[in-house]
Amino acid sequence: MKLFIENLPKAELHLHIEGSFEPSLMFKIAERNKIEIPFNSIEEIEKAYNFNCLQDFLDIYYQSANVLIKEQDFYDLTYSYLEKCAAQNVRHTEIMFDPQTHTKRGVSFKTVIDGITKACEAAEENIGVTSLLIMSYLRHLSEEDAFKTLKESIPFKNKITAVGLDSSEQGNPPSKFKNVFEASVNEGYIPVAHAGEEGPAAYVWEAIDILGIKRIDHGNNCLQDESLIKEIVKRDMALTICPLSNTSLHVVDDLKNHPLKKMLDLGLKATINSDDPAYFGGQVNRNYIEIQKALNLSKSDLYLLAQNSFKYSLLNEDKKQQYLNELEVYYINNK
Ligand SMILES: Nc1ncnc2[nH]cnc12
Ligand SMILES: [Zn+2]
Repeated sequence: MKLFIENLPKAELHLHIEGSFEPSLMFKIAERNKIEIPFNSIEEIEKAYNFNCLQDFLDIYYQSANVLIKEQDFYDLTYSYLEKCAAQNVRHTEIMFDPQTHTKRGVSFKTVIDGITKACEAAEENIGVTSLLIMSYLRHLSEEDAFKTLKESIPFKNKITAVGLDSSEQGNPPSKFKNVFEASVNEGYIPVAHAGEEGPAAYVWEAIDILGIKRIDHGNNCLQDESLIKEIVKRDMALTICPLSNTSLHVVDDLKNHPLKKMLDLGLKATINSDDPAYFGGQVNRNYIEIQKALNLSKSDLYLLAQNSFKYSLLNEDKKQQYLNELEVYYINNK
């Protein structure tokens, strides 16, 4: 099964580039930028990655991002993640980035986006991984701040496909960002949002009805509301599920109790993703491997999850079909 998963062509639809920042690269970049970090070794960092909830994790995640200053830093961060994609048969990835985490510290929007996009272009050319970008607004900040970010993004609009909403969910409902999402859609960005990770089903309703999102990041708590489940199935919207993130942040107590299989049985279009792989104990293949073991998923379940990853990507229909054909050939030859 492990080999089947490792060779399975797949897409990753929920990945924060700042969450792919491995401790070894963090030390390297901190040293070259002459920035002090509050850790002496990789082991010390890994010990600190013991979270009780989302906010615990976010506090460390934002602190680590402080060492990213130059375009080269964003390039190295992104290229290093894309190399891991190639090694895992992740053929396509949709990368979230948090501009406000960097612009708040005086790093320009241009520095961030240029570093990331140059890495994406080089990776497509050199190692054949396709990617697109999701600019995510930080929901613990104001809508006005998000508007500032939207404005800064306009000169780089052709490099960004979608807008997202992330950071501290509780107390920051999607409705807080109604106007900036409307303006973002008017600029041509596709709306997605984190909803129902720690927040209630009501936040998922708001994300789909008020923000008009096309895909739900996490969405676990939709299971609290039967009419919401029906609505998501009816609208044919995918959920980007992140198993190891869910156990690391205690959204789910044990992978054996993860609702992924239940979601598939209910007709929800689930996909498997890593969220913040450097912090949650595994890249996307580790997420597939661990959830397969915990829930005893069959090869046909895994095939469905990989199909969903391409089908509900933001790629154009031709490219989607090309990947789905490649996946089908793999499944027929390896089932
Ligand atoms: N799992 C997550 N939830 C909300 N915001 C995030 N930012 C990075 N990872 C996140
Ligand atoms: Zn996330």
